[in-house]
Parts: sequence; C-alpha cells; structure tokens
Amino acid sequence: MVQSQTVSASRGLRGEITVPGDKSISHRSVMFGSLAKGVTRVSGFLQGEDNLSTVKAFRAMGVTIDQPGDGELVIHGLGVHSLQEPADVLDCGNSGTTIRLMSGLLAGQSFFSVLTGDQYLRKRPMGRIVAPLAGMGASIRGRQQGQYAPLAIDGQQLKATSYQSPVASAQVKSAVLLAGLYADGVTTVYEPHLSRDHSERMLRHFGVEVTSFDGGVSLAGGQELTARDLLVPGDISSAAFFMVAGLIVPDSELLIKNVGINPTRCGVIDILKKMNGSIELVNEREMAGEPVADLLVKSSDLKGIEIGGEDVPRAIDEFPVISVAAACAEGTTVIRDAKELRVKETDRIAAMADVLSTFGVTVTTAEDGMTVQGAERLQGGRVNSCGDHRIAMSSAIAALRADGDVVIEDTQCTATSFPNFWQLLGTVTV
Ligand SMILES: O=C(O)C1=C[C@@H](OP(=O)(O)O)[C@@H](O)[C@H](O)C1
Ligand SMILES: C=C(OP(=O)(O)O)C(=O)O
Repeated sequence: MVQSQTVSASRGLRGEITVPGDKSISHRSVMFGSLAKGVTRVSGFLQGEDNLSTVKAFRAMGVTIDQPGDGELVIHGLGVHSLQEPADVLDCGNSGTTIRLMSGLLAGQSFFSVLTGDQYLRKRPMGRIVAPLAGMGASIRGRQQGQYAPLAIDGQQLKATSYQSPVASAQVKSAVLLAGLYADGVTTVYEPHLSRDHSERMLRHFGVEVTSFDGGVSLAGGQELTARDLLVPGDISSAAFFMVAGLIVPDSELLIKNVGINPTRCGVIDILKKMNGSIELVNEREMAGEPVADLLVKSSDLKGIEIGGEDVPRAIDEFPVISVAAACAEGTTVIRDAKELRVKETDRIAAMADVLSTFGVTVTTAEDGMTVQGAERLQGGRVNSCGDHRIAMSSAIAALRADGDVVIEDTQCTATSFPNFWQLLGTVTV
C-alpha cells in the first residue's frame, strides 16, 4: 500500500540528534570487506534498503555477513578472488551505487552474473559505466545496447585503462577502479571535478595503494585487501534535512552529532553558510580515514545565492533540500551545472519544481538547474515524492514552514536511505 505522511508547521527544532550512518561508506564497507582477507567489523552501518541490497548481493556470492546488532556487521572476507557465481539475478533495488559499483567488480570475475533493480533504477543510465568497462575488455549486455538494466555480465580477464570520465561521478570512478583491481597494469580515471572519494579512502584503509592527483586517481591491478575494522560516520546527506530545517524554522537550535564532513561531500555546509546559514562545526575528529564533526545549527535569515561549478558534485544529493532553503531565503537562488540531478531516482529538477510550486514558490527550470524565488510564506497542500526518498524528505522540511498542513504521498521510499526519518523529525520539532 502507498503510504503518506501529514506534516504541519513547526514552532522550532531543539535538541541533539544523531543521523544514521553514511550510505556511500556503508555500501563500500560491504563491498571492500567482502573482498578483503579476514574479518571486518563494521559499526554505524546504515540499515537502509539500498545498503541491504548490497549485503544480499554479497551473501548471494558466498560471503558470510553476520548482523550481530543494530548497525553492526561482521564480514568474513576471503580475498579478491573468492566470490562465487550467484545462482540467481542480483536485485539492486533502488540503489544506483550498488548496481554501478558491482558492475565494475563483476566485470573481472570468472563467472556470469545479472544485475537488475526496481522500476526507477531500470530507467537510470548505465551506459556511463558499460562504456569504460567495455574499454577494459568487459562483456556487459543490457537493454538498449547496454544503456539500461538488467545488465548481464560475463566475467573476463580485464586490461587496465586510462579513462577520462565526462561526468564527475563517484559511481563511474569507483566502478572503473574496482574493475582495475582485476586488470593487468595501472588503471587511471580522470574526472572534470573531484567526486566523493570514499572508495579511495577505504581502499587505502584496507592496504591498497591508490594514487590521487589533481584531476584523477590511479591504482595498479593485482593488489590484495586486508581486513580492518570500520566505523561509519553519520550521513551528511541525511543531516542536510535537519540542517535546513534548523535554519528555516524560527527559534531553532539543533546539534547534529557525528556527521561525516569529508571535503568531497560537505558542499552543502559551504552552500548554506554562503546563504548566511549559522552552522558551526564542533568537536572535529577523524574516524577510519574520514573526517567527522558535530554540527550546531541555529535559525538564520537566509539569502539567495548562485551555485554551480565544483560545488555541485560536493552537494549533489542535497539539491532537493537546498532548493527548500532557497524557497525560504530572501531573493533569488540560481542553481547551474547540475544536469546530473535529472538522472537520479527521479528527475530531481522537475520533481522539486513541482513540489515547490505546490508550496506557492516561483521556480523556473533549465536543463542543468533551476531558479528559485524566495517566498515570504509557503502554503500547504498535497505533494508526491514520485518514489524518491530525497524528494519525500525535502517536502517534509518545507512543510515545517508552511501555513497549512502538507500531505506527502508515497513516503515509504524514505527507508532507502533514512529509515527513522519520520520518528527523528517528531522528536526534535516543537
Ligand atoms: O558513489 C556513491 O556512493 C554515490 C555517488 C553519487 O552518484 P553519482 O556517482 O552518479 O554522482 C551520489 O548521487 C549517490 O547518492 C552516491
Ligand atoms: C542518488 C542516490 O543514490 P543512488 O545513486 O545510490 O541510487 C541518492 O541517495 O540520492
């Protein structure tokens, strides 16, 4: 049954919260832990649906993964050449990260595998990974000449590549690097702007030599991974909903604890600060090769700004909620260079333009972004998430500032990345 949620205006957000573990790092912990030799203990693992798809896929390839407690995994890795042919199709659900990274990994195995996903994932572009992997000798077939899943992968001996990616995408970069682990020679990926570097950091954590340089990254094939414990920080993409909520709702003061602030991910903090948002980083520290801090957020009078260039990949999943901040800011916000938003779980430019216009906000869209006119007041109404977790949660945050109740339809998708979102929102809103 399709679920919905009704959200009313808030008189302030107060208290301390901890958001669930980082989705990108959680995926990689399962993948790299499964390839490592030895036992990897993960804590802070995100038990969202996307990550559970990754766990299921590795179990289907013979890896023993125990879940002794909430957010805990024990992965019994047997080395880079230990995976077994899965007996059935691997279902990646809604998760772009799962299907794209696993395609790179499976391209170099000595077995056959098929990857698919839900109705949203089967519409997302796969040619962006199929093309560079084919250049390494991979045999991958998919619908419409390899553009769309299901993808059928006939594992091959791969050769190293030097690939110039046309998009700043960590999924493309990581897929090619994972294939590169199985290739003869040194694989290099160049990208137009630096995308999130969790793969590079975690591979190093597991003892792989990875060289990052201005414009790209390279690694030599044939390296082994050695198991090491991992602590997953809170997901900045999940924290972003509460950052914006704390800024736009008057009389708010919120401490969001234990948030990953990797420089390739913290564009949302820089953008919101540029909008005059009060966000203070306290207790900065490092956890398993990733920087972490607590974020103190206070209600602020936001102002419109221009956003584009290298800030875009550093905040790519946060644009739906950044557009909510823009709707509550004084003046105009222009978002450019963000065409990638059109190929996420939904077309997030079109979806947010729809949502914000229901709230009474004036939005114009462009192929690569949108212009949002800040509004004095938001109005209530009925919106639909289109099955996209980030659209559902962004709508909920806008509703905290609306004059009337907001009904959000199709809200079960929040379990993709933030299973306790509604409960947490309830605990901090006055
Ligand atoms: O590598 C990752 O974990 C991710 C990379 C990004 O996608 P792209 O690589 O398509 O930019 C991001 O949108 C996604 O949520 C997670
Ligand atoms: C785009 C996202 O994830 P993925 O690409 O892994 O589906 C997201 O979480 O916003």
